[in-house]
Amino acid sequence: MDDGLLLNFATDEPAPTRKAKLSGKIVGGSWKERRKAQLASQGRVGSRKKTIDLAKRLETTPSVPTTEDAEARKVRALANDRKRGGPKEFKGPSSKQMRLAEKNGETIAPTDSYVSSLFTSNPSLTNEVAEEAFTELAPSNAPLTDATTFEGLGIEGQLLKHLEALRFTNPTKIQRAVLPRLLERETDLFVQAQTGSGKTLAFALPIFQKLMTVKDLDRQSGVFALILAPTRELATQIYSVLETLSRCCNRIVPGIVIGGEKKKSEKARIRKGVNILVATPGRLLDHIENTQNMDLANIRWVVLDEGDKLMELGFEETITKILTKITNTSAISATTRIYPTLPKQRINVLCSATIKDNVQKLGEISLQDAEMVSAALVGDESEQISAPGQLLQQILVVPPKLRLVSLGSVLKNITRNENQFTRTMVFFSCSDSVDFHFATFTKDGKKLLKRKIPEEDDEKVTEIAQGGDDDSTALTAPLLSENTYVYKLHGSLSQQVRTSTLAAFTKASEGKHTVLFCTDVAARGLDLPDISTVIEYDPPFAIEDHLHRVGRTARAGNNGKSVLFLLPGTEEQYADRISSYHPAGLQHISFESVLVDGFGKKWEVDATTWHLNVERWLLEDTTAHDKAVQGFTSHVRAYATHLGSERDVFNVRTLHLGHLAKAFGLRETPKRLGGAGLKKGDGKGESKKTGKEDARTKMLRMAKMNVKSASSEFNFM
Ligand SMILES: Nc1ncnc2c1ncn2[C@@H]1O[C@H](COP(=O)(O)OP(=O)(O)OP(=O)(O)O)[C@@H](O)[C@H]1O
Repeated sequence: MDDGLLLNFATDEPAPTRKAKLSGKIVGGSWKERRKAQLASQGRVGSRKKTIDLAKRLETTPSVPTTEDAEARKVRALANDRKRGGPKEFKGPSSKQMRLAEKNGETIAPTDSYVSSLFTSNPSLTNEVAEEAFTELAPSNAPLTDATTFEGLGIEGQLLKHLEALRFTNPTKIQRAVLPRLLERETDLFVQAQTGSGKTLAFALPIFQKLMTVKDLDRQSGVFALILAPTRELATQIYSVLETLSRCCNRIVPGIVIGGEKKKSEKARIRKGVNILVATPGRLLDHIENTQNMDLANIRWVVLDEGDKLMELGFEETITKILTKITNTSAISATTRIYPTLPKQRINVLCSATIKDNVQKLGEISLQDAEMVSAALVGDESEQISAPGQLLQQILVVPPKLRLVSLGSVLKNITRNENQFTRTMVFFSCSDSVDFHFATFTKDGKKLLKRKIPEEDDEKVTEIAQGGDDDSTALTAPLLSENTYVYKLHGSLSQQVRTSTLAAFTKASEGKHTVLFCTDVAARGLDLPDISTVIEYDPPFAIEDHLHRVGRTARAGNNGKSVLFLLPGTEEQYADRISSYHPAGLQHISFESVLVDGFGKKWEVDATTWHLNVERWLLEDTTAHDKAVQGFTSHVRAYATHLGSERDVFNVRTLHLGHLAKAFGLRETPKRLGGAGLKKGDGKGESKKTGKEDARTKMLRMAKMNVKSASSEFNFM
């Protein structure tokens, strides 16, 4: 593929004619390569350019082209381009060629002689869109400004005072709808509401309010409420809200079991006693089946948060088992006299952004005569859950080759201001892509200082080092600014690292810009403070995922902006798909204007230099090169997991792999695309089946296999 770089060899030696035989003995390389070079040197196969590349690699002593010849070649190429309707590019030596040359002690042309062709042969945009289609709307998830108060909704005493102290003065719409229903009517609820609208307090406040009425209740009284969440991060988030609430009544003890830490310490926590338990389903079932003292007889409330994700991750069977166990061991009727103020039957609450088939099924499993508390019920016009009204949603259509520089440009622009500091999240489709982009943006970055963060049970304080050289999950980003720290988060990191990274990102002090590179593991439920921008660098796998990702900003009435990167062509239609979910409309921005914002007046030159530096680094650093290959490969495989119903928009077959590879700093499409073929860290990625299958076919085969195995790695964890 000729999508790489313009190669300008400038030497004094005479140029060979097309059929000129290459002189010199061919040594080095495999027999196939020597044979190819020999045939090529006789003008029997391949192009003249290939001949020269091969000859150079294999220690021949060929004549090399002069500058004049290179110029003539350029003119010829341009003439051909005009015939074909676009400029043709020459590519420089491949990374493999560079490595082979290095191994053989050769020098291929100095890197400075490359001129990138980042801005040529790019596809044009198919949709002509108006730049401005956004109308600013009032915040839709903000606390109410009418006369509604928490007190009026049934919150009283210490809890009410505590809320005031925490500066929660007015409830949100969803809280106004949920609180009285849980406090007075004791009915099962299906709750559907916008991101950042305060659902956690909506279900947590009634539980606390009721438990606080039981005088003798303490941690030994048993578990009264169970909250299930699909991810450890979300469970931790809910737990921290419960912890904050429990400060006004410390005899009510929240606890958490989510795995990722020693089961022994979780068991010890359960043994000590917990009244409100937050858990991920798998780990909880494990404890139910294997931990003594797991007393579920008193459970009065079961909350299933992010129901659609619980089902998507395949927790149906696990949840069914948990609920069956709770029902079978329930002693509610026997303890009603002891706890007269608590519900006389179990109350179940299912929160979900959508009411898709699988959520309805979860509703059938978990709810009885449930009342629906939906967007419509809380005063919105349609039943469809939308993004917050105040969110500024931008659409950025970028040709594949320009994706990396465009991301760099958006981030440069965000992190430029030295007076106003920002917190940004960037979503990628898979862990490997997060790793590559983190490595790229933090190249030569400095480590964060060690910081103390409280452990989950808040009893110990542990010193967490922010990674070693290869394991760092937070570094400065010299490619952006010295004042910018980039963090990474994905499901392939250990739970301890995930927890400490999130804590560090959340608590990062004033005076620096922070950027979190993450997978969808951070899309749901996380209430990270003051996220000003969410960037969807890779498109979401479903519209709900999009709403959850962008919902990390514009929370509780605050402003926020999100940028969705799309490729020219079929992906551009995705803007139409999501437009009805954005009541304020979409703002289309051009990649040229983004590049001007990030790189300034000489944007083409500076963006090219910026990108060339990445490419050169990958040529020099085998580990980084492997990360790029791995990131690219996983990215394409993840792309193939887009829903069948969205195949017309996100079809892996329409991807221009070579151009996409360029956005991973690679000068050519990696040839060995199978996961098995690429041994991490060996720099070779040698496949046993070399040569037979072309790169594209193999990529598509791997992608197909990936779809079949329905791996969750690329979607979520
Ligand atoms: N009544 C309120 N007044 C002010 N802020 C509130 C109020 N209720 C909740 N919040 C704040 O709003 C933010 C979002 O709340 P929460 O995390 O519960 O949202 P959510 O609806 O669960 O969102 P998501 O669907 O994204 O998980 C939190 O920072 C929370 O402290």
